[in-house]
Amino acid sequence: MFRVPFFACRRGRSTFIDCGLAPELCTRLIDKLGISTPTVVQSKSLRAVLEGRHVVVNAETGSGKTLCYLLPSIQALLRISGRQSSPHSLVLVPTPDLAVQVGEVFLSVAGPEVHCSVVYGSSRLSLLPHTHLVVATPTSLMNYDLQRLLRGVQLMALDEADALLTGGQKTATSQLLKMFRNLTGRGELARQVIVAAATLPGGGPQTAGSLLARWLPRDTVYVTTSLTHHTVSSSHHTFTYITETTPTSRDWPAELKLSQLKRDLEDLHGNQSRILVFVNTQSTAELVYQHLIEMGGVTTPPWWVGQVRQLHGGMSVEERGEVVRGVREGEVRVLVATDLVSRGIDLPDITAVVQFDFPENSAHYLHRAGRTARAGKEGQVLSYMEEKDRDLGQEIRRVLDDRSLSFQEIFSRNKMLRRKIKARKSRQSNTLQH
Ligand SMILES: Nc1ncnc2c1ncn2[C@@H]1O[C@H](COP(=O)(O)OP(=O)(O)OP(=O)(O)O)[C@@H](O)[C@H]1O
Repeated sequence: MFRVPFFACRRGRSTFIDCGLAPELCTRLIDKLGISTPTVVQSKSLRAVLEGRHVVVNAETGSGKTLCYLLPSIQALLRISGRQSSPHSLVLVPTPDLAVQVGEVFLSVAGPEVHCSVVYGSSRLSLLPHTHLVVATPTSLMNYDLQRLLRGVQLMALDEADALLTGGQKTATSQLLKMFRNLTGRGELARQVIVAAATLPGGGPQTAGSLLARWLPRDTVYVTTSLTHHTVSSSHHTFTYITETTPTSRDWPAELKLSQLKRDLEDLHGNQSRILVFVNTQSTAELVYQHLIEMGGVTTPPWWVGQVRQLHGGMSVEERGEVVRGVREGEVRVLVATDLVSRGIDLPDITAVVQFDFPENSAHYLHRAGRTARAGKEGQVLSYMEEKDRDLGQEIRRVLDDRSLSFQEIFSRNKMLRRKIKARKSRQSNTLQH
C-alpha cells in the first residue's frame, strides 16, 4: 500500500505564482525561509487577500496563517518605491511574545533595510520614515495618536482574533477596528481587514465569530479547511488520570504529577526530542522547573538536566525571547511554560506537549496541542487530568475520538459546558429508557 506523506496532503495544489505572488517574492521565500509551495490555507486565501478583499482565515494550528497576511504586506512593500510617510500595515496580536515573533518573520523575508515597529506593554511606538509594518498588542497603542497611525494603513490584520476580541484586549481592538472602518471608503486608499484564527467560536452574540460578522462587510471571504476546529491528524493524544484513593499530603496531585512527568520524560527521550510542558500558573512553572533541575544531584542525572528552562509572566519579554530562541536553536529541550506560549508561538521542532495542568477550556487545549505536529510533522500530546478536569476531559476525548465532531461545539466556558453535558446525559438516559 502507498501512503501519501501527510505534509503532501496538507500542501495546496497551486503555486505561489498562481496565487498572485510576485516572482521576486517567491524567490525571497525560497531563499530566506526555504518555502516553495503554499499550504492549503495559503492557496485558498492569498489570491483574495491580494485582490484587496476582507478575508477571515480560520484554520488549524501550524497551517501557515501568518504568511496569509504578511506576504501581501511585503508584496505591497516591493511595489512602493521610496519612503512612506506612514505605515502600510498594522498587525494586532494578543501577546508581546507573538508580536516579537511576527516582526521577526516579517523582517526575515522583507529584509533589514525595512523598518518594522513592534509595540507592547508600555513601549513607545516609533514611526521612522521607512516604517512599513507595525505589530502591536492593541492596548499598547491606546496612548498614541490613532488617527495619525491609521492614516496610511491599508492592511489591518488581527492574528489570534478570538483572543483579541475577548478579555483584556477587547475594548482596544474594537476601538481600532471602528476607527479603521470609519476611514474605509474615505480618500483614495483601499483598506482591508485580514483575520487569522485557529479557534473562532460563533453562536452567542458576544463570541468572537459573531462580533466579527457584525464588523466585517457581507462580501468578506471566509476561508476554512477540513481541519478547522480539529486537532491536526498527525498529533497523537493520551490522557492520564491522576487519582489517589488515600492522599497522604495536601500536595498529592502535584507530587503524583511530578512522578508521572519524570516517567514520561524518560519515555519521550530521543535524539530529536523537544518537549513543552504546560502549567496553569507561574508558581507551578517554578515548582516543576525546580524539581526537574534539582535532579542533577544524583549519580547519573536524567537526560534533561542542563537543557530545561522555564517561561512565565514573571520574566521580562526579553528574557522570554532568549528562552524561545534557545528552544528554536535546540539548546533547550524541555520547556516548562504557562499559556504565554500556547497561542501562535512557532517552535517548529516540538515533538511532544505535556499538559501537566489540564487546560481551562477546550480552545486552550487546541492551542496548546497545536505547539506540536506543526507544518505536517508528527507530535504527541500527553494530558494529566485530576477529578476536577474529568467533565471537560471527557468532552475533549469524545471530539478527538470522533472526527465527525468538531471542537466548535465545546468551546463554551466551563459553566456552559457543564450545562450542556448535563443536558446531553439526560437526553441519552431518556433515549435509553424509551
Ligand atoms: N508554505 C509553507 N511551506 C512550508 N512551511 C511553511 C509554509 N508556510 C508556513 N510554513 C511554516 O509552518 C510553520 C507554522 O506557520 P504559522 O506559524 O504561520 O502557523 P499558524 O497557522 O499561524 O499556527 P497557529 O495557529 O499555531 O498560530 C512555521 O514554521 C512556518 O515557517
